Amino acid sequence: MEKISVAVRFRPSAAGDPPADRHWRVQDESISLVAPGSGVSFAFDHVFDPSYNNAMVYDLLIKSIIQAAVDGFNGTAFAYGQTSSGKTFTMSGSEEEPGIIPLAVDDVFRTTKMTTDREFLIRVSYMEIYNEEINDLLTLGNQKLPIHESLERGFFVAGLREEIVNSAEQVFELLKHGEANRHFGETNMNARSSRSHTIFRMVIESSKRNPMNLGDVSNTDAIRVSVLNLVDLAGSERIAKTGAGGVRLKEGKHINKSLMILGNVINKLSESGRQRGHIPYRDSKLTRILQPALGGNSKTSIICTVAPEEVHIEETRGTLQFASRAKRITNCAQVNEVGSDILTDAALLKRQKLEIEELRRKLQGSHSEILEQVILKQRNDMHKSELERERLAMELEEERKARETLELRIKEQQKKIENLSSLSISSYNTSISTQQKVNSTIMFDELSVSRSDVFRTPNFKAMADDFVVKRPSSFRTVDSNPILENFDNTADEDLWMQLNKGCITDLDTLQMTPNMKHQSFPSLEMSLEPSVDEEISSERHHSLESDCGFNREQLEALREKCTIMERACSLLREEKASLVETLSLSKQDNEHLRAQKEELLKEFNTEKQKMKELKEEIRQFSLAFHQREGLLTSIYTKSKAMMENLNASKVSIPEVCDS
Ligand SMILES: Nc1ncnc2c1ncn2[C@@H]1O[C@H](COP(=O)(O)OP(=O)(O)OP(=O)(O)O)[C@@H](O)[C@H]1O
Repeated sequence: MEKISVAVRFRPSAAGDPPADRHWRVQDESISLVAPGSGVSFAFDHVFDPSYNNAMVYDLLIKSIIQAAVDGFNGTAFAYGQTSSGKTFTMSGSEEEPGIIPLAVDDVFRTTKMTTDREFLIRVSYMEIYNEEINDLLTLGNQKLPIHESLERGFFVAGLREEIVNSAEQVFELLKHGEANRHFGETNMNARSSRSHTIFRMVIESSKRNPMNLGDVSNTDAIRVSVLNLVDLAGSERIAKTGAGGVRLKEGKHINKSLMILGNVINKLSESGRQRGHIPYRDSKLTRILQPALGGNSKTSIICTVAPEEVHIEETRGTLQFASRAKRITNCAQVNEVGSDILTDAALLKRQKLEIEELRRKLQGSHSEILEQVILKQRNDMHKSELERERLAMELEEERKARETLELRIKEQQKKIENLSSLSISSYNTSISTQQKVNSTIMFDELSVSRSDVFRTPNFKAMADDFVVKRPSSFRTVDSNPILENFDNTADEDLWMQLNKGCITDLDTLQMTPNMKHQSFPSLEMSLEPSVDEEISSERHHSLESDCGFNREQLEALREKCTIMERACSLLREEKASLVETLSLSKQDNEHLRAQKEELLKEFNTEKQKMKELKEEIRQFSLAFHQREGLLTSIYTKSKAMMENLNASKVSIPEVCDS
């Protein structure tokens, strides 16, 4: 837990106005009103009089936050104060005196370069809240962006452009672009008054550098992600003083309202735990975005800018009150570490960065040949994947057909089992009723005849031969006819129906056993008939049951087979899905590479053209050089000749003299 650090900065007095110490007494880090009996005194972490420049303010108040942000802590610095008190001057500065934002950007890159044991990925975004709407300052037309909330990210601005940056210069370019899109306007108090709150954000991701494994994105080390917000608020203003009307008036109302909500949040947060109650973060977009900075997971510094002039005493007093309340707020900053497997976005960005670096390296190597090879390899891989997919699709189709056949067979087996069960019950009933009602036994001439021939019930007619139960051979010879004499040899179908309880026997296949010659032992017949019949029935039942068991086993085996096939099928389906995914990824990669290749080819052609031009220059130069050389040689030869002539004449003169 640590308190928000708060500083107050006096801007220089306007030309002709008395200096700040005329109205405000600054002693160490406290400020009090000079006016006697005012009793107003405020203490802060720092009070900067106009002798402090931006660099000093940065060093004393902000630098530690930037260092912490590089180490993985969230950080926020914002300037608060009435209009024209120097917020923009403090945050952005000027060409001659850079403000907190450019100083911080420089510092971030300097510090990350010095932190050699980690590798960094930095993204920046720049937005403004204008009339309570969020605009993306890095993308024209990207306006009225919504704020969403998620468990992992808290409040976030959806659709905001985030640019990956590698150098401070790159960020300055983006900032310049953003500044051009920002809303400024002229008021009576400031010729260039900010009409919106701006939030410049740097997201700093870092992971341990592994020199052995630089290109490995599957590195599972924790990734640190910190968010650094540098905020330049619009200034509170009194309409009477700013003389705002029309658009400026509307802007002023929005500015004042959102600053008032910020004040409410600060007030609530400055109260002790129990009295605090609900914190109205949701009441404005500004407080929603700044929520982590106010009482949350962030190291926060507030710089309150004040105007020293007497005419602004009330506003200054208000700002100092705001500042002293803010001083009471405690935050709970901690290093934000996440496993790289969880932080998919970050891992993705890291991979993209590595890919870009890899491409760059290749570009520095032998340009397009390597790229051609990469693209060729990608194409081959894609082709292979496609073939594999087709093969799998065919296999899947075969499996599906096999499965259908199996299911059909299982259904048939089930039907057979049902039929067998019903047959077993019906035959059992038949035997009982026959015994009770007719007291006679029907004997078949050919007991070895197949069951399908004998029991032609409506259910049984469709049964296949392999499920026909054979009658036991022990019943082959029966030499008595248990049917009553009056039954005669007539095959009456109605009577058979009665005897078989609806189980119609094909009468054509039946032959009556001839009547017994002796019919004078009814008591003996009575005692024998039921036992034979019973035996037949029980044997039949037994046999049916064993068949049924066999069928069940077969069915179980088929079911097992079917489950295995289903499992294989689902595995194949999964494999197919993953292949399709791989395919789409490699398609994307291919697209990406193609675009890179085109870009590289363009660069290559430009380089080629440049080389051509250089060659031409060299040729021209060497031509001129040769001409010059020829000229010089001829001059040299001529002068040499002249020198020789002169020497010769020198020699001849004394000779002449001598003579
Ligand atoms: N510390 C300072 N040193 C020199 N000049 C300053 C300083 N602070 C502010 N100024 C000047 O005062 C003027 C108003 O400052 P600035 O625009 O930064 O105010 P502001 O608080 O951002 O106003 P607004 O809320 O209207 O945007 C500018 O001309 C700026 O250069």
